[in-house]
Amino acid sequence: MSEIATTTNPHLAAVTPELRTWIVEQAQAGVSAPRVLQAMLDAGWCEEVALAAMEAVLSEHLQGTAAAAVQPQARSEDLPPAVPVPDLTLQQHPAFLDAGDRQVRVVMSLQQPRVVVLDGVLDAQECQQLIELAQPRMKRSMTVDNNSGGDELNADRTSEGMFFERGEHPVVAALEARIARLLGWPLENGEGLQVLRYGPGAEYKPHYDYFELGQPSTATLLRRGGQRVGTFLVYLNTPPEGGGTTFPNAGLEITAQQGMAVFFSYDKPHPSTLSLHGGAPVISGEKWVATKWLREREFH
Ligand SMILES: O=C(O)CCC(=O)C(=O)O
Ligand SMILES: [Fe+2]
Repeated sequence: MSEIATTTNPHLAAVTPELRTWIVEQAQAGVSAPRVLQAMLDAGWCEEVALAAMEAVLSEHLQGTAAAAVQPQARSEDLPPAVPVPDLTLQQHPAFLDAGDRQVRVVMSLQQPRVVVLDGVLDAQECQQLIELAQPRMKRSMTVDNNSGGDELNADRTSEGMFFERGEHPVVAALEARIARLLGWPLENGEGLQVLRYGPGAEYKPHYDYFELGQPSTATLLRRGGQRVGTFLVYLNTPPEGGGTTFPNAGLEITAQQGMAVFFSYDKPHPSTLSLHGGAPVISGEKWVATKWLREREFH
């Protein structure tokens, strides 16, 4: 067996079950290896790693061992088309960005997946205010049920949450205006701000924020403003241990720190965006975070 087909190959640590499934599905749908490789290169994989991943996944699959890991999914030969996404103005590599009523510090920026970390998006007082406004309204978090489009309890998401209406309170409106300004994306395209609280042990297992195509609920969800194309998370406190935001396909973990924010975008509802992310378990203390999901069009 060639060396790259072994699971100890460090390149393969980055191959998640979703990517594995996708590679196998492309092969099953008759997509040629060069086209699969090109899609991975377009998604930002380096050629050597992409080739190693493809060869290992496909040889494992041919041996029959990957079959059980393949989830039934809509098969399509082509990726969904890329759409415009919000982004920050970082062409001049600025140290700070103008958020309208304050300057925020640019901490780091990654192209693929597109992830930008900012500091100073909210001050400590604003964070505290959001927590206090949200606290009495917290309920066990739900996720969207793919069949009905309604809410469902989800064991992968052990946080509590609530939603503000857009502009519901001056501190909510101030944050929404900063996000719209930073991202150059209409405020109206934002869903209502969500606040989440995670206690010790609580987490949000890795997931995608976009709506998966081909699910019964998707058409209903898309009618309210199109796809989700970006996520802007602001940490409202600093958990002493744990509670970072992880991007397993990028080997990246953002530490949760009060007032800092992580923005990420996904130009198509597809794992090749590498936008798989999760809220890591809180180890001690608690974690409070505010999430703004951004749609393609006005959210209503
Ligand atoms: O809590 C986190 O760090 C992640 C939250 C998240 O993924 C979401 O709200 O969609
Ligand atoms: Fe998420």
